Amino acid sequence: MKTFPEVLTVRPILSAAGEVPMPGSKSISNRALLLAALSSGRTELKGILRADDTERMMESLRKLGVSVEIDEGNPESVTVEGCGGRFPVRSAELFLGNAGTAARPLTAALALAGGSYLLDGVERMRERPIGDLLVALRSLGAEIECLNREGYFPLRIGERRSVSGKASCHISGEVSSQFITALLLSSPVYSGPEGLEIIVDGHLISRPYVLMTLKLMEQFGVHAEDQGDRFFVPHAEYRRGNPYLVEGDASGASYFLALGALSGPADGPGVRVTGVGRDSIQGDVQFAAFLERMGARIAWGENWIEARPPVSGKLHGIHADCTEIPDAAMTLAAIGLMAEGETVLTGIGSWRVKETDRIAAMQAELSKFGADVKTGDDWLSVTSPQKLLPAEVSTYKDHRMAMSLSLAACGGVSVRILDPGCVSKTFPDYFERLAGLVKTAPLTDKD
Ligand SMILES: O=C(O)C1=C[C@@H](OP(=O)(O)O)[C@@H](O)[C@H](O)C1
Ligand SMILES: C=C(OP(=O)(O)O)C(=O)O
Repeated sequence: MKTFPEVLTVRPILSAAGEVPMPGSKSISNRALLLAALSSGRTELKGILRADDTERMMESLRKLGVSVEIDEGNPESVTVEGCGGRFPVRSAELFLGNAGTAARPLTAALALAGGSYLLDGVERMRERPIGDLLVALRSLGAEIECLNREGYFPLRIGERRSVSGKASCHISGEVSSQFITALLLSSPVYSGPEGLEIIVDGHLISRPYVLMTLKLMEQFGVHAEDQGDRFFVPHAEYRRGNPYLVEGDASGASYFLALGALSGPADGPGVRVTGVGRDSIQGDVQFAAFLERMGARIAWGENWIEARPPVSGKLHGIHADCTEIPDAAMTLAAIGLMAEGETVLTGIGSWRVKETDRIAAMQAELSKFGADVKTGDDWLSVTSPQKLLPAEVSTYKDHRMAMSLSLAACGGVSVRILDPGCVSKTFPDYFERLAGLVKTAPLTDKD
């Protein structure tokens, strides 16, 4: 396991340039792992992210009796023996850490498969709501008991009752799109012969993640019909003939694109991220378009994205509806420290129930740099100060707090990051990749 210091200082960044490959997408990796497990036959997965969130999924699948073999010479290559939805182990205790993309989809799969399972996670996972998903699963006959508090982890799953003639369910789309993803992924395998209609109540947040789910299902041989506020999933078998290649992580790419847009030289080559590009199935590639609205110069290729600063040298604040890019939106908040004027993010209510209350955490930490930060239930505004102050920042066990706040070093200040190891959730070697692209201010007597 990789070790981290208690505090990591990112020195003032003077310039940034170069090309950086992205590790596999967390969202695609965990979907592909589960789909491979639910498939009939063997699937080879390539480019799988190796980080805490995907370890939790692989470890859980193994405890369920699924063979998940890592190629020792190439740890991003993983071969999974599918069980067609019939997990060999019918009684197990799973620890899901704080991985939403493992916890929610596995809850649905196991509740619909039925058995005797106990699911738990870290303390924060016990505070992240899952009630809407449980209501939908129970309506389909699942037996789920919440051991501490209704609607939250830890859960005990029992045998599923058969509910005759039940081919539809309702689910709220307002708290997390992962609930809908969870139902979609399991539906082909566990529905009755007539399939399942999933009706979304209320506004569906983070929709691109649901579209990503539909794409992956398709890539594993099952077509579900998308009618906007409802989905029709046939009863069908997942099967993947050829190896599946996971794209680079678009949310992780947002930090490096921001780096390219915030750090000169203006006539330099900028920063290019590879492994993810124009043809991506990840909604977070849209971050590049937001960056462009802030004045950055962006170029796209099939498998890469590049960012350079504006000709004027300085980005400007924008009003951004972030309902579709909740994760990359945190990068926009950090950019707000250095963009001229005010940066306003709306549609970020879901930040309150992620790794930490990200609205409160961002307000506290961005303020340390001297910015004026205002917040409401589902929005945040940052007005950049005349001159940034150096700061020591807390990270709240939230990988995105660490990664996005490291960018403040582009504003000519040192950033002391507490518990930098929290990046292990999705991007263990983030700081090494950052260091490989930047020139920083030399140490002085004051350091
Ligand atoms: O389905 C996914 O892979 C994800 C969906 C999003 O969550 P919400 O739907 O809860 O916003 C996102 O924040 C998370 O990091 C990954
Ligand atoms: C919200 C996130 O993670 P999770 O998949 O645990 O919801 C995230 O990665 O920003």
